[in-house]
Amino acid sequence: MTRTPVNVTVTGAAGQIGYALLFRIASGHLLGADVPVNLRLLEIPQGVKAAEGTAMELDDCAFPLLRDITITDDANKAFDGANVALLVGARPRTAGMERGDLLQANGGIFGPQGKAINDHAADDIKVLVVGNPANTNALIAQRNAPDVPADRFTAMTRLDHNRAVAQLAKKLGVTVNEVKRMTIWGNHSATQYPDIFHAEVAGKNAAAEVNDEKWLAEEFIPTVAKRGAAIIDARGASSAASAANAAIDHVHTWVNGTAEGDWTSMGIVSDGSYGVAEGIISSFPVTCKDGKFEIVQGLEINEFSRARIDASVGELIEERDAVQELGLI
Ligand SMILES: NC(=O)C1=CN([C@@H]2O[C@H](COP(=O)(O)OP(=O)(O)OC[C@H]3O[C@@H](n4cnc5c(N)ncnc54)[C@H](O)[C@@H]3O)[C@@H](O)[C@H]2O)C=CC1
Ligand SMILES: O=C([O-])CC(=O)C(=O)O
Repeated sequence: MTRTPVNVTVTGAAGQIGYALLFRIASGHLLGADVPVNLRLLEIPQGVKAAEGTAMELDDCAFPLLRDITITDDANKAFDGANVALLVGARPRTAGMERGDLLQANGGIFGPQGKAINDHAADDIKVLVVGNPANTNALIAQRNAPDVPADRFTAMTRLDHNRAVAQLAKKLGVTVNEVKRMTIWGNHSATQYPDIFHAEVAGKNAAAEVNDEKWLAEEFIPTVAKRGAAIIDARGASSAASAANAAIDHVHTWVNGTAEGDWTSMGIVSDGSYGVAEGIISSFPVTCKDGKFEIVQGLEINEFSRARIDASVGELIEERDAVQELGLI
């Protein structure tokens, strides 16, 4: 194995998603079974000791691909030479807390981290923001990194995508690998729109196979969109293993590509496609190839979908305006 190790920075490394994520990165699930990694763990000072404990466990796994672990509370050091950055550390939503309340609490974290990425990351940096509100946190980071191409900043809607695939497969009594071309539009929030009108199940149109608009509007969409809150209610803590799994999927697909004939969902800087306001970070259907993504073009958007996409995009515009007023972008 002669490859140069890839530097992977993880913020919030001592948190619950961090604990579910780091072992999978170190064992090769993020980038591939032949890609060695250096881990750079960023925590707040109070989190450093717990991160050190996790690092001890990582050592104890004797992962052949794990070359080096750095633990720090200094963002400039954590992002120095970073090729992949997973921005997980944030203030998680707790029961009853609205997403809007999180903007102020998280805004101060993602500006300085964006600047540290701008000043210190490697030229090929790829950033995934997981910490909520993920789309707007990603926007804050991206706007604070003017020297980094905007398309290197993404927000995670892959968990929503995977949830939608699983719910649709259950409804139709098929396995998840028979579901293709699922799309999540908009914000990683309760307004997100999981769209099955272009999805395929065993090669057939999913919406036609379901043929039940009441189920779509009253069960499928709310179940997917409010799954995060349902998990918090049931577990007393937010999704961790499934969120870590989605982060792995997101980066793996970005780096290694989507399968022929399929696509995935990623929160990316809008170029105005599908009438989504330019510049906000919104989820789109994308294909990935050679480490780059492209929005799937030419999909017909029916009235049902249009109203829901517009509602979620409207929320993202409000969030953008709010962080603009706070001087965060
Ligand atoms: N986009 C998505 O689909 C999902 C997003 N999330 C979000 O992911 C985030 C993390 O969730 P958990 O790991 O469960 O939370 P957690 O509270 O267990 O861990 C967060 C960690 O981040 C650290 N942290 C806080 N500020 C930091 C900073 N400035 N720099 C570095 N580290 C910092 C904390 O010390 C803590 O260890 C939350 O915002 C949560 O809402 C969770 C599930 C899905
Ligand atoms: O709201 C949260 O903290 C958890 C979350 O994003 C999700 O599970 O989708």
